Amino acid sequence: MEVSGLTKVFPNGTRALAGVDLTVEAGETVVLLGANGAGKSILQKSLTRLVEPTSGSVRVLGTEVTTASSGELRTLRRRVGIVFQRINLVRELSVLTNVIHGALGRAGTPRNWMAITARSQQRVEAMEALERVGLAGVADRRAEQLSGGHQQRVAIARMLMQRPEIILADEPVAALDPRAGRSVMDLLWQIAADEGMTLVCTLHQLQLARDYGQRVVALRDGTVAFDSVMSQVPDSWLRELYADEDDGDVPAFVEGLPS
Ligand SMILES: Nc1ncnc2c1ncn2[C@@H]1O[C@H](COP(=O)(O)OP(=O)(O)OP(=O)(O)O)[C@@H](O)[C@H]1O
Repeated sequence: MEVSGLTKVFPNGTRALAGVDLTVEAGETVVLLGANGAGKSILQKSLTRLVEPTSGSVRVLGTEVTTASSGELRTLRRRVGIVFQRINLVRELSVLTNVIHGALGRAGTPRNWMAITARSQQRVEAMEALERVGLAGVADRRAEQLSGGHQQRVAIARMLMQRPEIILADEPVAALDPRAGRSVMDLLWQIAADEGMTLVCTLHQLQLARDYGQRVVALRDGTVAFDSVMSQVPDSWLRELYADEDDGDVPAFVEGLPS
């Protein structure tokens, strides 16, 4: 991924990105840090043009995203798996059916969707994806019956059905308790390592960033504040990243920063 001079100004005048330059090599794992409103989500969304950049260029998997046609964008989006904080499974459907839905992007037109969900090959693939996330045993349960951590694992299995080459995770563990969060992080990192996938993951928990973030990219006010190996980032940089401009206080949600 190559991002160069990327800016995003919303019609109301908010400058969400103010000239971001960032290169992520294939197979690299990157943790994105930054306070609320720093531009992390908008940057991630710009990578597949879910947000229309104001200026600058974005190149992902060989596609010039900023000038891509709608067909090129569709193809690119199929190659990029996204994991959200909000786990949007279809609650009343089975775990297996939810996972099979991950293949719909490969089906083309909605007319082919029924065929996709009925095809036994997709069911086998979905069971394999569920095995991958350790949940083959609950394939027949309704999604709503699972815990939040397990629902996020199902969402990851669904994303795997896309056969992505890049994973973008936007605070994937923010809604989970610490143990479930860690196990989802382990899973994401393991999948990325096994498949040689590129992984860009937004986090607010600094301890997780320390444990998983070989490379961390920090955003402040829509620009890259630092891009470094986490073990070499001094606490003072982190405090500066999150501190309130007026009183210097670091908000309570920033866990893992010594006072
Ligand atoms: N549709 C929109 N219209 C106007 N401003 C927006 C819009 N979407 C986002 N913004 C603003 O853009 C800035 C960057 O938002 P973004 O969601 O990328 O922040 P973030 O770093 O992901 O924050 P958080 O940690 O809270 O998720 C914020 O000031 C936000 O209010």
